[in-house]
Amino acid sequence: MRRPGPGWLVRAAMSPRFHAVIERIPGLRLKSRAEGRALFDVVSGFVQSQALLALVELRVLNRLADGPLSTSALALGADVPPERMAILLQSGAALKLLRHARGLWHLTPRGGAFLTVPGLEAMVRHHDVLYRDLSDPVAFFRGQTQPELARFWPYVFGAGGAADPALAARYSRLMTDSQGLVAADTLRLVSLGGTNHLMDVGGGTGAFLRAVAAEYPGLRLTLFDLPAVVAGAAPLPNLTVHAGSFRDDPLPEGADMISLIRVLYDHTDATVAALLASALRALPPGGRLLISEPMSGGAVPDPATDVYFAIYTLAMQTGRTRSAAEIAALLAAAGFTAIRPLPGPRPYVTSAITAQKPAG
Ligand SMILES: CC(C)=CCC/C(C)=C/CC/C(C)=C/C=C/C(C)=C/C=C/C=C(C)/C=C/C=C(C)/C=C/C=C(C)/C=C/CC(C)(C)O
Ligand SMILES: C[S@@+](CC[C@H](N)C(=O)[O-])C[C@H]1O[C@@H](n2cnc3c(N)ncnc32)[C@H](O)[C@@H]1O
Repeated sequence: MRRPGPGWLVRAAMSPRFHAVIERIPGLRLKSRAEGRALFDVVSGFVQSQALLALVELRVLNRLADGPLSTSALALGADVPPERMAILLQSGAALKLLRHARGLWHLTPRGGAFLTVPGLEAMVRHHDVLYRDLSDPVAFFRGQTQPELARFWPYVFGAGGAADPALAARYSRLMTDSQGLVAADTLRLVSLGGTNHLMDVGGGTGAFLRAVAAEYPGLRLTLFDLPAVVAGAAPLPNLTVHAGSFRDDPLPEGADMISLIRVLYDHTDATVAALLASALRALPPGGRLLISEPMSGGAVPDPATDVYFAIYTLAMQTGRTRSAAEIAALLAAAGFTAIRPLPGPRPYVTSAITAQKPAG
């Protein structure tokens, strides 16, 4: 059978003559320029990210948070030749993180927001690992590399992989710092009203439960995570801490709601299916499950989640950024009902799904 060719608009976009014609039509010229700009951002995105990493590592944004500085002062403090620092600062201005006025560099609102979003600076700093993993993207996608990122998250190799308290503390800090926005968006999407006892499985050192406790005082809370991780959990009123592995141990019973925040996308379908079955067993009839994590856009690909998180979780080796429909299918297969996808206001922060154990 003959393959159908591309549609007419794609064929036109592939014709240099069409490009020339569009350039001569004012309304369409704007469209073509916007498309060119968007294409250039895709081509050059990796340089933007590396310029940001240099600004972070050289503490340029942090130093400007205390007030404006000259190029030479910033160059001296960062041990970078002034003429090279001028180029980095100009790129930071183009990214709208800084601005130049009256001979001095100032932080912009975007630069200030960058420093203020909890965990964002630490996230950018750990991107050096992912960047190295993607240095040969062809070999990476062929599965011919051993990505370093998997070693940053040692639990992907099983609970025993995360027995080292120092390694667990390093990844738990990154997760705790970046939990603020995730908890805020999750609790905006899902009401815990009517819940008596929430168990957060894979809850790290309890950052999500602390956010829950602030909004729902009096709620009973259980934190379940690996022993090396919960060792770093701070005490909280009404909190029971349970050390264990959801891959090897049954989940404790007693909670009428279980949450899995940024947990499923670390694991294979087989591990997720077993975890959901275990959650179903631990819940009472009518008990609720809450899943919250960045999700693939599925039929409507999302530039944040289907590029960044999908490739990030692939580099972890066992992970997969699933769409809400894929998670819903795993939930239905495990026996959950009343499955409700709740698209997040910031898909790059999180989206949620709730489900219920059948009441009968
Ligand atoms: C005119 C007016 C009134 C306003 C104009 C706008 C203005 C002046 C704004 C400035 C002030 C302001 C309020 C800004 C707010 C900005 C915010 C809230 C920005 C938030 C940005 C969040 C970002 C970029 C989040 C990034 C998250 C990342 C990179 C997460 C990575 C997570 C990973 C790698 C997780 C890994 C977990 C694993 C291993 C996969 O399980
Ligand atoms: C990406 S972190 C998310 C932490 C937290 N829920 C958050 O959003 O900040 C995944 C968590 O799952 C935990 N985890 C991984 N494998 C586990 C297992 N087999 N049993 C229990 N917890 C596990 C990790 O220790 C880690 O705390």
